[in-house]
Amino acid sequence: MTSTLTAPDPVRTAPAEPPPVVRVSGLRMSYGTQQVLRGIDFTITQGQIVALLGPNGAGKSTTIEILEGFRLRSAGEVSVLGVDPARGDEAWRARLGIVLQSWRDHGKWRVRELLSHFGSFYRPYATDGVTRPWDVDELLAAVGLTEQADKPIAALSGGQRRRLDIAVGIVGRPEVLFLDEPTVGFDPQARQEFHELLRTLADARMTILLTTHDLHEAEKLADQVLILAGGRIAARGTVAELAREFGGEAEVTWTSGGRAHSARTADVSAFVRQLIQDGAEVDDLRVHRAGLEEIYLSMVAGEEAKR
Ligand SMILES: Nc1ncnc2c1ncn2[C@@H]1O[C@H](COP(=O)(O)OP(=O)(O)OP(=O)(O)O)[C@@H](O)[C@H]1O
Repeated sequence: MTSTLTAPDPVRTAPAEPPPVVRVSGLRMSYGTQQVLRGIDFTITQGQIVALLGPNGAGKSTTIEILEGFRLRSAGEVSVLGVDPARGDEAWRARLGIVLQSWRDHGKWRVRELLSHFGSFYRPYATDGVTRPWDVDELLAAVGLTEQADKPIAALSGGQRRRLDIAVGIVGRPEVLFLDEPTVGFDPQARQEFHELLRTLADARMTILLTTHDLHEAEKLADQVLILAGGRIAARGTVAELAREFGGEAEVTWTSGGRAHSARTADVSAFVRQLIQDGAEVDDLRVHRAGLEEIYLSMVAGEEAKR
């Protein structure tokens, strides 16, 4: 009997890498004679949370505004969801979420009314795969504003207002969400809840780019950190990668036979393996690597010294 099975076509069956959601290549931006971005490159894949860090005036907001299509770049290639933001239409814009500053002008609107109102703009952009807008009650629950649903916006606390800003940003169920310094003014609990919300959204495949000055936030949240300094991406990677690349040697401390020891090493695993193999009775072993804050401060100081 001849088999009807044929060898799989390697081209058709190879799992396709999804294209990046954001792709930036050679991006330059000048305001008059001031060059703010001097050629930056990065990509963001679906479901990633990326934190853009950098000192005041580094060009973080400029970069985000170019990606949102609000600002025209001077040069370079940019694509968001496969579209050049300079040519994005309404259907493209409906797939983006943007978290702006508070809706202070709408103080008399009630929370539910405001979300229903903004949500209605997204109805024409629903697809078979994406229900738009987000159901208001579900959205209120997701951002923790169920109890405030019928309150006027003017009666919300600062933290509740910020959650509403986020709800407005995601009411259209965006595929990519941009947030410019989203947690300014949050208390620790609001910040913690906000981080959990962003994680939930990213787990549901939403792609998130945020700017922040809060290094702990970036360390906790970001799958990828981009440090913008001197008009360039001075460093990029996961926090662990940055620590390995720029953090220098790790310090290992331990106690053995009641005595404290410490050593510096570039390869912690090999060091600890050797220590155990040498028969040391090791207690209270700790490894300290430079955290993002130390790396960031030394990167930025280095970039500024070059200018
Ligand atoms: N519309 C504009 N016209 C002229 N210069 C501008 C304009 N917008 C921003 N700049 C300048 O470009 C530089 C980068 O600004 P941008 O707001 O992008 O930085 P940032 O990294 O977001 O800063 P911050 O952390 O202070 O928010 C700054 O020197 C700023 O003064």
